[in-house]
Amino acid sequence: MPRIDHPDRTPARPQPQRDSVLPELREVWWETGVRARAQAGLFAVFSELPRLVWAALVVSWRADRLRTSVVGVTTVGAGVMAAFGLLAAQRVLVELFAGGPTADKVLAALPALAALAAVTALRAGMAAAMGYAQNGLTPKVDREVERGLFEVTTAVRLEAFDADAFADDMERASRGANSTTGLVQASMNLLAGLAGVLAVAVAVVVVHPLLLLALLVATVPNGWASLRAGHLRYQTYAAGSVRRRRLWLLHRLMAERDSAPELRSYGLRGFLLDQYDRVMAVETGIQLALARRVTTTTTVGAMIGGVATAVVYVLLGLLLIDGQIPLAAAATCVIAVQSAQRSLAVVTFQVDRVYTEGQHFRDYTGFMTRAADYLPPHAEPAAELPAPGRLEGITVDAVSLRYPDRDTAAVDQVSLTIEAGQTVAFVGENGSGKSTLATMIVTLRTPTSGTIRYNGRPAEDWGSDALRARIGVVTQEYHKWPFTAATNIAVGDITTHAERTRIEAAAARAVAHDMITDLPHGYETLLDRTFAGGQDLSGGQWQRITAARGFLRDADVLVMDEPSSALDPRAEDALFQAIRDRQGRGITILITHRLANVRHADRIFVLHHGRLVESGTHDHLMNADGRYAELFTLQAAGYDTTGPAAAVPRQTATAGRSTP
Ligand SMILES: Nc1ncnc2c1ncn2[C@@H]1O[C@H](COP(=O)(O)OP(=O)(O)OP(=O)(O)O)[C@@H](O)[C@H]1O
Repeated sequence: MPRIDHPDRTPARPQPQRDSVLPELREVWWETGVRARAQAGLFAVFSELPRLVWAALVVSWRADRLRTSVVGVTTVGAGVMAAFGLLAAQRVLVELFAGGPTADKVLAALPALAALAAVTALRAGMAAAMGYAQNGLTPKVDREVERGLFEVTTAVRLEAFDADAFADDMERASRGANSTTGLVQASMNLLAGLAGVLAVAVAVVVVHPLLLLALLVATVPNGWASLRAGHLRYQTYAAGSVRRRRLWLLHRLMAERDSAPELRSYGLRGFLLDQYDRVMAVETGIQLALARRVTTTTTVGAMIGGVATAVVYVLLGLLLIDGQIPLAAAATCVIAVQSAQRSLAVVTFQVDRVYTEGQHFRDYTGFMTRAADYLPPHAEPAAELPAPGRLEGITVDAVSLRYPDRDTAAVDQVSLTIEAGQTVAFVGENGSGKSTLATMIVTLRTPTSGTIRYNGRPAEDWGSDALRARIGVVTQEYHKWPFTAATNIAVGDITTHAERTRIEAAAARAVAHDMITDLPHGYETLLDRTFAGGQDLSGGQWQRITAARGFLRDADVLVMDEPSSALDPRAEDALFQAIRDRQGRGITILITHRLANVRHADRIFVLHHGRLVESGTHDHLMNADGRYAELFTLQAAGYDTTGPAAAVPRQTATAGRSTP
């Protein structure tokens, strides 16, 4: 077994390979934690229960105090009624077994019978009230927990998503959020079951203390067997998380739209089905082994329980013959044993559920605690910070950013200034740090070191919402929102509830208007194929929609990261015309590999391995004959029709040169 230092904190390190049959089923960091908990033994189950039940009650209380109180009162009430019921039953038996004519015996038993009926009715009424309150609690608890999760996942800094462990953590947290209702219900049922067992115990002690011992002997073996079986099931579940993850992945690969074209064109069907068969072969073997162990455990429990019950009955018979206990007490004991066995079955089942659901719930609470580290630094409401006026200038001062688990900085000590009305371009080879620098400028990421100033002050000094409202972003990895075309553009400025004319104007600037009006329902066409009537768009059409998003907010600063990579030449030309129209009015930051489009930029910043190596206008940089000139000439050669000689690229690159 791998060594576990801090099960919940251990970062994503490859664990020693355990499963030689399926090398792809590698354990991830959190699975070691789950495994450790599962293997902690049956004692751990019990020691953890009170905390889990308490946590469930706290969540339930926060979600709905009234219903939680009703469940609490009825749980205790039902337990008390169960005890009274048994005592009333015993009274009835005492009267019936008394000496004298039968009619008199029945008459004497009538009050006890009436009490028994009343108690039974009350108990049923309480059970109904408890069920009703519990059902009403479910959606409230779901909402309380899920909303809390979404509040955190939508607020954490983007950096959180760079950490593998965080993404895994988040996935398990949403599974854990779904378990909360189960935990709350199981906890309440467990309390009800315990109240039932306790009631029986109290009742039999009142009748005859010796009966308590008989009760224990008859019920404990079965209870132990069910608990052990539940624990075995949880152990198997925990140990199987890698397989489940793999199956889930294979399910997505074989049944979802995204992978369908490549699956067919590369003929991956057999390959994936084979992977599925391999995982399932292991899974089936494990489930069969589990079934064997569970059956053995429950059978042994049932056998011991049966023998113990028989011993109890023999003992009762001997005590009766000996005159040690009255016949009514013996009969009550028989009823009590059966009642206790029923309650104990409930208890053991619910213990198993509380433990299993509780483990998932722990994932949720653990995530909520850890996620706090990723929340934005300002605890005070953003409203208290001043809103910046129109953004007239951005100063990037010795800014660096290093992604987690990377040896080198993606952006390394970059300093630059962007003035009001300027259109600037970030250019450089793949991975040179252009997008990373842009995400810091738009405040999506925080620099590891250095400062970015907006109108002379760092981002932390401005209200973050107000600052972001002045910045528009069209990212390279845009999202296809599963909404209508109009809403897909409106998300660019969702807080202002943009009216249709503004949406259409933005679409027109992004060369998207005609394309949208050609859709079956125009702007109201749903852009999601998974819903009836939904449509999908081509890559270039999606890119026009996302560019429109950027234009919708007439932002002081507009960042466009590769806005034209999928556009046809005509659309590209029109888009860059629209971008040029901003020149002199607002700041535009352009990231593109199509260098012909940055010729008009007021300033071009050339990045290489995260460093700013050149900057200047197109003419300056061409004259400097450095890296920009090399890239530009290389690209231009592709369009040169005068012959191969004209297209020979330069062999050397000049780095580190900067011109004014
Ligand atoms: N989320 C991330 N986690 C870890 N490393 C990242 C992440 N995003 C980018 N990187 C790394 O940071 C470096 C800079 O990436 P960036 O996306 O900023 O480059 P780019 O210049 O925009 O590239 P391209 O022209 O391909 O879009 C690359 O080495 C990349 O692998």
